[in-house]
Amino acid sequence: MTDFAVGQRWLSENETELGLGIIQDVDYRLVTVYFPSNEDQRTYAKNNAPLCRVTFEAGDQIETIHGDILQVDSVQPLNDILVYMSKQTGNSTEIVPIPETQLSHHIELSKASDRLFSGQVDSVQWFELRYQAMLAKEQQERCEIHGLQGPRVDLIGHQLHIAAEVGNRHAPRVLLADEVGLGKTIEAGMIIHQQLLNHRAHRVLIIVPQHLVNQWFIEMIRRFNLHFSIFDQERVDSLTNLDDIAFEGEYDFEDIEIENPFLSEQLVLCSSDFFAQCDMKLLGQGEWDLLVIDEAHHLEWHPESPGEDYLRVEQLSRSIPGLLLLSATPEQLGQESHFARLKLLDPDRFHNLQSFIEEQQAYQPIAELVTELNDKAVWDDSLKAQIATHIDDLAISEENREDILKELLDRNGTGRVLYRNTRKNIKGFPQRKVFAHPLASCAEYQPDSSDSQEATVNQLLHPETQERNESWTQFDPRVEWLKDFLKSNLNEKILIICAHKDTAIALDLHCRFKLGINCCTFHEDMDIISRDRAAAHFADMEDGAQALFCSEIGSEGRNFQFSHKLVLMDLPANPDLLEQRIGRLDRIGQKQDIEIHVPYMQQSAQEVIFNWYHQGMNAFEKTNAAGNAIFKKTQSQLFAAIIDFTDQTKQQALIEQTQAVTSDINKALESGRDKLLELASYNETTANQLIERVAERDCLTPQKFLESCWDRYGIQFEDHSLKSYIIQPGDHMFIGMFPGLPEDGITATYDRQIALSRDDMQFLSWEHPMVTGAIELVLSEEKGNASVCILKNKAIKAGTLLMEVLYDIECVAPRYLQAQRFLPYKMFRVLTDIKGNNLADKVSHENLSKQCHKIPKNASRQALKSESKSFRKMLELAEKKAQQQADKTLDSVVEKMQHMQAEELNRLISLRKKNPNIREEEIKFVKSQTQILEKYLRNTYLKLQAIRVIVAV
Ligand SMILES: Nc1ncnc2c1ncn2[C@@H]1O[C@H](COP(=O)(O)OP(=O)(O)OP(=O)(O)O)[C@@H](O)[C@H]1O
Repeated sequence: MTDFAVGQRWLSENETELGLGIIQDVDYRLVTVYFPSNEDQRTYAKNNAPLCRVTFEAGDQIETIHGDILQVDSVQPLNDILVYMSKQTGNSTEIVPIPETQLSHHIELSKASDRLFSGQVDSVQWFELRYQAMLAKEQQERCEIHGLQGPRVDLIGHQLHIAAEVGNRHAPRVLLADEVGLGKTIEAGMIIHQQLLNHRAHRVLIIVPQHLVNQWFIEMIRRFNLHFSIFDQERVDSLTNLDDIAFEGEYDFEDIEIENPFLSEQLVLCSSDFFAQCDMKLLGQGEWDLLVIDEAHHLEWHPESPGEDYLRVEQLSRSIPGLLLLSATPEQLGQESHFARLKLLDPDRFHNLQSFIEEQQAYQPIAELVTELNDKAVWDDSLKAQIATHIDDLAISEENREDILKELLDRNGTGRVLYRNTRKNIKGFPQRKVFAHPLASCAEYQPDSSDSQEATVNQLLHPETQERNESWTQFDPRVEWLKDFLKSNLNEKILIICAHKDTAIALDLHCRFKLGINCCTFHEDMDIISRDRAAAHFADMEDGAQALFCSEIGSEGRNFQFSHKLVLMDLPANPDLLEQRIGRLDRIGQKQDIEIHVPYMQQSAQEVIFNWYHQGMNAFEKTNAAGNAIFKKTQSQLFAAIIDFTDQTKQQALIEQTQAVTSDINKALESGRDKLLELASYNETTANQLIERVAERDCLTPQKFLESCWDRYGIQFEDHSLKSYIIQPGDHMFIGMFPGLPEDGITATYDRQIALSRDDMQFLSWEHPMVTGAIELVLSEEKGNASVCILKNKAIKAGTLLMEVLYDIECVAPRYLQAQRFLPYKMFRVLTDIKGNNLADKVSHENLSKQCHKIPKNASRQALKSESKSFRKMLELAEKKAQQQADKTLDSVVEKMQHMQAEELNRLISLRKKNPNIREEEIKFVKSQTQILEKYLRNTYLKLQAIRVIVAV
């Protein structure tokens, strides 16, 4: 039994937050302790009081009740209490006696060594959990595919390739331009997810068209566990309006500074409408790390008149390190706007419109060179000489193949900033089939003569817009055709797109009320809730609408791949818009071939444009990367043929010319720009390797780790169905909240395929917030950082002492440096004997643990007390070993950092030869950043995380 004496300092094992207690009273059965920091008193039975004695030794630091910090020189007993003969820290030699009663009442015994030597030890299970948490953190942060496993998505090669290329970059600035429906949102989500998990970004702002806000919001939660907050003017007002804030007493409102409302959340999603009129100063001060803009083709730019939206994005993106632009049709507004968006991303590389245009035309030789480099295992001298004309800062040899290819694509193409995958490169997409429905022409439509050619063309293509009311539905032959079509496809979901909202509304009303068809509309004047409701009604497979009438706006970004029948009531003049329309159905997840039905009136403008698309460029059945360029080259003939729609000769000439232009442009793209893009955007071998690696990690589920956490923290879990579980807070949980676990629990699975088919289940991967949160929880607590056990192994002499010590290093540096990209979390394990031999490599943690057994607390304290000197020495020796390992790691980390910074510097220097706008300061900045990074990396300290004392018996 322990001897208590009045005046001694003891700590409550279960309530360490009470601070250091003083024994007040001891009788033959009870002991009373007063805890001054809480002014609280506790009485315990003497024989099993959950108390542990706190003593210090020579060399330890102590704090007095007056806040003085001293170092213990020697310890002298005075009756039953201890007096610490101590000196002031620093160079002082004066020794002062500090009786233990004078020690500070607040004590922090969270350090593993403090807890160990004061006998605050935990069970081996807690130590084990701590080890597993450290191991998991290290494995994740050091895993090359960190951030790619967690998203609840199918493993699709081209998406993984882009996400892996971009997601790990420091301040990525790219344009994601995959063809419609290939998963740009998913790619952006994966990049954001990686950036957040790797601590490259903390604050993200996403701007999307109003009608996509909810879709993005849901997609980010459902697929990435990312909870964005939707900001609109109302929200900003409520956060800044003084009327909404309750004040007590008198205030001078002039003096009150309201915090920037955008700083109230880390992840913010807003609409482009809100962005167009919000306070740019506040938004710009939002300290964002990453800005994402969906449907970025709307950012218009001309040398003399840049668009308002473009200017706003330009202003905002100057102060944000990362920028992701998304657009399936980046050239929809022409080459100038396309160039301007590239300039937003990388002004050093894209600085002059004219030279960009010239470069675009000269991509063919580069594309040929890159293909040759790729294909040839050994490069001959002439090939090397060719490479050298483009690259002068890398050794031209096959060993540097990857770097050389990257640099060539970056400096001569758009390799680093633009990614575009097309259906041509990706297998497994369904076929598209067009069905023409020529109808009798309609005498009722009488086009007015318009002022401009464009207005006339519009009138002719959409004659119903000339009518004052909906009477056109009575005579337009397309409406009669639609009635028959819907009636003969009663069990199908049919998406119907037309250019104007009034057309969509009139058709919907007609079909609903006159024909009794279950249908709904979707257009730009509906509020977001009504739009979502309409989309959901259409998606409902049981009682939902058979048809959805969409205006053009409905054809951006929305997912309707559950339908495979598309009706185009009219056709847009721009091929990119046509592709956007078809892309609603032709998306990942489409299981059937797609039918595109086009009703049009014969001998009308509608017939001309149908033939232009179909015969001229085959735009219905194949996606056409050159659509915009073809439009530009044939626009005047097209408009003339539309206006003179009865002139067959003009039409024939238009088709022939369009075919010739299409073939020329496609050939040029195939061998030039598109070839370069293809090479930069997708590599089947690396994509397949990525798929394999993620799939491998999927097999190593966090189940064992999570279950031991749940056991330790009192969380209940039970089977739900095959490979799925119900997880709930338990009745005896001893923490307020478990990360990622709401009060009413969750249903979850470790299986990706089950998670993909069951939206109601969470996908528990190593990157799920419950798992990452549990790892942080375990590491943030002191539990498990000190432990004692016995070792049973016949080969080891009884009485042998071992100590397993776990350290980690993490670099603490200003956020903008992102030093963690060079030094992710690392654990160091030392297993030392009394002589300081490190046995860690010979005896793994797992093997050792199998032979370790628990020991009663009293016995462990006894062992700690009797061998205290040996253990202190062993800890010192262990630290030396760990420090040697840490120094080695830091050397290689600094070397890697210098290499990467040098690459960045070389790139800038090489670009400066072409771009005089690159300033000397930019170059100096990279150099000074390298020095600052080195300083912080070198100043990274080893941290003691856990100690296990092992006594052989
Ligand atoms: N890896 C994936 N796993 C599961 N579903 C996916 C995956 N990639 C894409 N999808 C689904 O395919 C559809 C199209 O994806 P997404 O919306 O990201 O395409 P997009 O290229 O952004 O389309 P748009 O050009 O229309 O904006 C969505 O329904 C999305 O959920």
